[in-house]
Amino acid sequence: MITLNFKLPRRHFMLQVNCQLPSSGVTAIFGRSGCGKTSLLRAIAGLEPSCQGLISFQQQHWLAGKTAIPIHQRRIGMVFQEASLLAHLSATDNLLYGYKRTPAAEQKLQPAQVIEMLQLAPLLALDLEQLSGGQRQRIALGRALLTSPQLLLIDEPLTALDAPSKQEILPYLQHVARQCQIPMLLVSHQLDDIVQLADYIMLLEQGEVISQGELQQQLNLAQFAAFGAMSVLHCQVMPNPEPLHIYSHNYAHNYNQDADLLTLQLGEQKLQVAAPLHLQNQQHKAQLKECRLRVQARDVALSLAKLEHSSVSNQLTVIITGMRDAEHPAEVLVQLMVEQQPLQALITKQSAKRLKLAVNMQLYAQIKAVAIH
Ligand SMILES: Nc1ncnc2c1ncn2[C@@H]1O[C@H](COP(=O)(O)OP(=O)(O)OP(=O)(O)O)[C@@H](O)[C@H]1O
Repeated sequence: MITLNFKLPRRHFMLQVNCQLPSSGVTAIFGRSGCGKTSLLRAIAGLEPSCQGLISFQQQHWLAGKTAIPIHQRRIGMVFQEASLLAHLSATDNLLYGYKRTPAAEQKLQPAQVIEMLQLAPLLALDLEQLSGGQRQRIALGRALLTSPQLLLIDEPLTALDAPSKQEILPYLQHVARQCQIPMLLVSHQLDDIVQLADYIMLLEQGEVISQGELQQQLNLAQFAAFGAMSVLHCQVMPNPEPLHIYSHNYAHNYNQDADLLTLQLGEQKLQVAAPLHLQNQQHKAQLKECRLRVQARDVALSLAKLEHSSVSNQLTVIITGMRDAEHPAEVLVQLMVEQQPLQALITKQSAKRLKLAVNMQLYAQIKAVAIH
């Protein structure tokens, strides 16, 4: 557990945190600009001398009253918005900066492992000026990992980057989250980053924690209403089946779906979805064993019978577990269960009545579009 019970004065408010966070997996800290997210991470890192109270990590007191243990003894890895590589050092020296200063007994991760995991080898031959924003972030992430930290603090590593650079760093953060077993606190404004990476979400407003909990539960809160009702499905990635034969009226050909489609297993059922662009990198594709699908409730349609002549290829057998009022009075949010995972469909009340929908009914959900993570 990470126990936080401290106060930190800010210019317009007091950052006042009293909560416990899991000391495993990825916890996302979400909130409006200026609500205190960076200050929270800085306090945990020991960078805010005016912070008072208690900060403890798995029984170690990092801050107790005014007594604070020094930053290096907290063994924290940090990646902040702008990758702050040291300009007078080469890419390799930047990468190894923390590693060389970590006592041998604590060096759990070795350079070769990190270079392989983050695909850093081609970058280490370049001058710092030749590196893109995403590549600098990758080196900063590698540098943080090579201190073998007990906690990683990541402050919006993606917002400062343009879209292609984001694709460069995001899959690596996913590998780190899955492979390294280092707990991570991640500050982000981006819903997709959160859905991709987080297991747990903490919501901050004007310096106060207003809610915390598991990803799906938090996504149902009013603070996320602007993004629309959604569900997150956890799937296994399957090897692609034989090439698909596509027929049009005057030709037939094999479509090489390997590059473009992902086949996913959801319990006993299968889905096929368009592969995200970063999976054109074969190493990422090979490493991807599981993924998360963000499914907007408005992209789920329901039918009593399986649709035969439809462009929608993803039809899942589901069971209705409940109905909830939607924001619009003419609509209803149908709560479904698919292979023991919750899924929501947003349909009109008129359709619900016409189909005589009721709890425990089995039917088919057509998923029209998904965001993949
Ligand atoms: N050293 C400081 N002393 C006093 N107030 C500060 C200090 N640093 C930041 N602040 C103020 O504290 C508030 C919270 O800032 P912080 O950077 O923690 O927010 P944030 O949620 O991370 O914002 P953003 O999402 O825009 O990065 C802001 O009003 C900021 O001006």
